[in-house]
Amino acid sequence: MSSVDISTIEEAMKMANLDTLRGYAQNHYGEVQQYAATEYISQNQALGYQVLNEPLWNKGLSFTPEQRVSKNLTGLIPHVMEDTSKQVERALKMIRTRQTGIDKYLYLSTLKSQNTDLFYRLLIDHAKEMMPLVYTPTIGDVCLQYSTLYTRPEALYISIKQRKSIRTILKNWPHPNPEICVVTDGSRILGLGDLGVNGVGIPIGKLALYTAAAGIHPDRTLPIVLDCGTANETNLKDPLYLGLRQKRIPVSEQQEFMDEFMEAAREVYPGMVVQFEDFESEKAFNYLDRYRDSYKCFNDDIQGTGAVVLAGYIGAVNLSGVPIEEQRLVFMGAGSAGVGVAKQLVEYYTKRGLSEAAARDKFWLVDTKGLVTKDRGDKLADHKKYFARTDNNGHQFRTLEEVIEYVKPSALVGLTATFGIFTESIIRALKASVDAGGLGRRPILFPLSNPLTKAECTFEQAVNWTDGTVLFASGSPFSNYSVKTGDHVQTYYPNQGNNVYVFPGIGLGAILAKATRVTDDMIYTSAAALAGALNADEIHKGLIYPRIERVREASIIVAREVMKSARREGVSALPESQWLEWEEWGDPALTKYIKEHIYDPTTL
Ligand SMILES: NC(=O)C1=CN([C@@H]2O[C@H](COP(=O)(O)OP(=O)(O)OC[C@H]3O[C@@H](n4cnc5c(N)ncnc54)[C@H](O)[C@@H]3O)[C@@H](O)[C@H]2O)C=CC1
Ligand SMILES: CC(=O)C(=O)O
Ligand SMILES: [Mg+2]
Repeated sequence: MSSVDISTIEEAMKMANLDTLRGYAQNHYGEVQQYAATEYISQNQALGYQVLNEPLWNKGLSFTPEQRVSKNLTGLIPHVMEDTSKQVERALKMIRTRQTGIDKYLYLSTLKSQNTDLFYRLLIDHAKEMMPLVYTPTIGDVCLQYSTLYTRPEALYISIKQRKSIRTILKNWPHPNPEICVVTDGSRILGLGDLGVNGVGIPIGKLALYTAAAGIHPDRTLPIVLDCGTANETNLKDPLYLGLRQKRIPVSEQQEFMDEFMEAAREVYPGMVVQFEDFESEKAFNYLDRYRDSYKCFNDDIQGTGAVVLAGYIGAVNLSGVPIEEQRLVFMGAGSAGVGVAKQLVEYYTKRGLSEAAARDKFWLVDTKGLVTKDRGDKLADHKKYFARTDNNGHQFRTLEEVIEYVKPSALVGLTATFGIFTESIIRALKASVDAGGLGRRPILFPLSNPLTKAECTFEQAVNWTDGTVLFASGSPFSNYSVKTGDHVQTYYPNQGNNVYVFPGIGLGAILAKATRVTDDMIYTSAAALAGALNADEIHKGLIYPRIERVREASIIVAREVMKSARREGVSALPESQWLEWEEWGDPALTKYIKEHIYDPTTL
């Protein structure tokens, strides 16, 4: 019996002796059914406090009178019975009366550890308000103080000193068969630099979004931090720091550790997709190149960011009035995100018929030393070489002002982790270069660095310094901005250009397609799918991304298209008959399948 309807299991359980059934489940059921059967057995055997202390079983004040009796809960919770919305209302009241982002985060984190359904109901239904608390920008503050805020484990912590025990540690994770892992070594956390083990907040936050935005079951997510020491002196001096108290190990030594980790992860959890997150750029590029052909993995900062910015860029170009052929892009920042995004955009141009050389020619990348050129005289990092310019006639452009004056760009992208680097004169120069091309043209300005304290400019500045013409996206969320002239109020809407719009859908698509690899086409497809996911209201408002409240809808569209790409690419291990059925019935059938296979918090 390889495939059994859950309702059949439940029927069987009602009739059978539980011990007999446990053996039966282990011997006969497929992985998912076995998991469901184990859950069912546990839930039905657990009583009273055990139920309340297990976040996935705890239904807060929604337990029915019958459940309170059968699970020995009477008197352990207040007498009142409340539906989910009432409990959400209480949580919202608590969060809104907390003064700081960290206090709000801590409340949410406690809720997550006590009542999974309620936490995710809140996160999904109030995404605009809650996401900035569990993700950027608040998660940046949390990571900075993680060792002080620590109260309970939420991830796997694997240090270089435990490299002989990686398999044992992976097996110690309490939930069976994780489907998605987000792993960091903490070496470049958002734009905050090397935070060492404190960076674990990022995998935890990203995985909460995997559940909220793409419905991956919370028990199937695995956050991991690889502790390889840290270059962060503040952490090393902090008596409460939770990581190894040593300098970060050399890149070559970490390579061996990483090889061992990848090997062990595949052996212990063969079905798991691995998302690399916030590794400093040299390692980010190396690991992606090294593992992408033999493991199910992708790099969120290079590929996820590339895809999300491409999606926004497609929308922005349509609104800009500057024809695609005339677009010229300056990138401030040539790290993993800058180069990852520029490469994704090159692919877009080549798909539109440009030669690769002509496409690459549209990009001018700038780093701390100025325009990246072949003859700049310093040793360029490998990942920058592809974009090194040769059109500078021996002249080196040291400042962004000079580069803008020379290039006359239509778009300016910031991935530098440097607050305020897009000054008034820079933004006005961008606008002037766009205006020079003709009336009604609009500049594209994407200050994408995280968290907000690292944004290259604010939304208000971007609107004011472009006289309201800007097409804007930032990494962390800004509020709407309204300008009152006499009786007229003009409201401007910012966009959030953050990889959260694609990584949940890429991961979900790869999992559901049983993809053996994450291919370039799957990543490219995620961008195209996101670009097409705007609804009429969003288009009317001139947005270039769906509103964050619709991130779950968008992720399902992204996942569907990623699945189809996996099939086209020949990396889906799903049976052919399944694909033929979906091909016959089309997108609605595949969408239905996805919706049936994702976690939706129980609402009572
Ligand atoms: N919006 C989003 O979804 C994402 C945003 N990011 C953000 O992008 C930022 C950069 O990330 P990575 O590329 O991974 O970092 P990185 O450290 O690999 O690259 C930073 C780049 O900026 C350059 N840079 C730094 N300061 C500069 C300055 N003052 N002037 C000119 N260039 C300067 C560096 O030379 C380097 O090329 C971070 O703040 C990160 O949070 C990263 C991934 C996704
Ligand atoms: C969003 C993200 O992945 C970053 O800032 O690193
Ligand atoms: Mg990142």
